[in-house]
Amino acid sequence: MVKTMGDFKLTVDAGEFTDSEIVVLLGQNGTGKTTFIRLLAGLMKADGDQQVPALNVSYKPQKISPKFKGTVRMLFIKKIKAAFLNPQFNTDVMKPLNIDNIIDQEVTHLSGGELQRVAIVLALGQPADIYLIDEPSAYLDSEQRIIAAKVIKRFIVHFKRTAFIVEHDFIMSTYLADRVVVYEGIPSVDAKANTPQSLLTGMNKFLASLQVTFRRDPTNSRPRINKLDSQMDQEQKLSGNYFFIES
Ligand SMILES: Nc1ncnc2c1ncn2[C@@H]1O[C@H](COP(=O)(O)OP(=O)(O)OP(=O)(O)O)[C@@H](O)[C@H]1O
Repeated sequence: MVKTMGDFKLTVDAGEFTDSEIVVLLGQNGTGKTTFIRLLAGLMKADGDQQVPALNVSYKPQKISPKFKGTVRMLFIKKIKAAFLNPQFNTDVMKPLNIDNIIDQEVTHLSGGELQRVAIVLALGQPADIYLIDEPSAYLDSEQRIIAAKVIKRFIVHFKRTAFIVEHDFIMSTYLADRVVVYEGIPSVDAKANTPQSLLTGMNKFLASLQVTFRRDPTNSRPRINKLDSQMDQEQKLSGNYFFIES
């Protein structure tokens, strides 16, 4: 499938996905991740005959503009009443995202991080087969990012749904991803979305394109970037292990 927008051309390789799966889109800025999400959401059409099949999706855009006049509670009742009143949804999604402390605030007065939490709740609260979540970690602090990642993962697995997520935070994307789509090519000009790959293969490909290697921090197991040209960096590059997951 191909999509041209102005001077930018995105080619998408065919691929398959399944339920209870999170596919993270990995690529540099301007390689077409948001464009692909919008194609999946049915918000734009591809060039020519090859199109995305009609999908039942819920979409959290990258840019959130609060226009709603009223409180967060009023917004949830208007948009996601069933989920808002569902005790399971409350326990699994709203409580961990600490919505309680902003529920009676005016939507237009929310901070960036508060708005992001509300946007995640809105996206997950809408019934759909596929959840398209563009940059859930933007404006969230490191603690909130981990909580948001856990909430999204648990929701997708529990309800046997599929998610496509654009995420620039490396720790968050490694935690979320069952598989990854790697974007290659020249940003803003000509890029390609590969077919979904395993986390390990995809991360290796992505990090090789950036010439960056990672190791596991032995104390907290989080991925840590290796110093450029350090012994580990050189060894890992030689063996092709830009990213590694120990069993
Ligand atoms: N309406 C448009 N008309 C022309 N070009 C556009 C339009 N929207 C986006 N583009 C271009 O398409 C390219 C891909 O944009 P896109 O937002 O999909 O990238 P991205 O990988 O999501 O980037 P980022 O990581 O920065 O969010 C960019 O070069 C952008 O300038």
